[in-house]
Amino acid sequence: MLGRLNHVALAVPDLAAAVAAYRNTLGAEVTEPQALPEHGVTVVFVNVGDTKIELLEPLGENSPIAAFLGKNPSGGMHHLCYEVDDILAARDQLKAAGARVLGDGNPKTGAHGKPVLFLHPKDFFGTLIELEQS
Ligand SMILES: C[C@@H](C(=O)O)C(=O)SCCNC(=O)CCNC(=O)[C@H](O)C(C)(C)COP(=O)(O)OP(=O)(O)OC[C@H]1O[C@@H](n2cnc3c(N)ncnc32)[C@H](O)[C@@H]1OP(=O)(O)O
Ligand SMILES: [Co+2]
Repeated sequence: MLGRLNHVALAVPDLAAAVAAYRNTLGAEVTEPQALPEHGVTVVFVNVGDTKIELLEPLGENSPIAAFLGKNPSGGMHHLCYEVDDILAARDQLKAAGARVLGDGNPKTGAHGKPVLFLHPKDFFGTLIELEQS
């Protein structure tokens, strides 16, 4: 089911500071910030060759990363995103295996304009998993 690692996401308290650190201190290629109100985050991608780092800052009142940043005020690794060929088939297979699909179970359009879903971190050894249709 799992394809390549699309991105590793870091939740950060200050996106501008994180962009400066990646662009200037680490010398990475960084995209422009993209506000995604439906996801409650503003995102930037850092190009690191075979995969990407996604920097996430909370957006709006009910951001799903707010509680995480409350527990990790200086930021931290938030999720891994794997590509799948068929996200609905993957969802149904995972649900049948007992994994908890977050939200209403229907994919949303993610940062790359493709359908995404999230799986509960407690079902995967403390790691939140995002699936993105490739
Ligand atoms: C744009 C898109 C894209 O790339 O295309 C994105 O990535 S959007 C990225 C942002 N969107 C999302 O994350 C959507 C899916 N996420 C969610 O639905 C939520 O964040 C949950 C994962 C359900 C967590 O919700 P919330 O923080 O309100 O719950 P909570 O604080 O009660 O947490 C329940 C337990 O899970 C743990 N927990 C929470 N977030 C975690 C994370 N990221 N990694 C590992 N563990 C985590 C908490 O510490 C707690 O454990 P203890 O009970 O042991 O203390
Ligand atoms: Co993501």
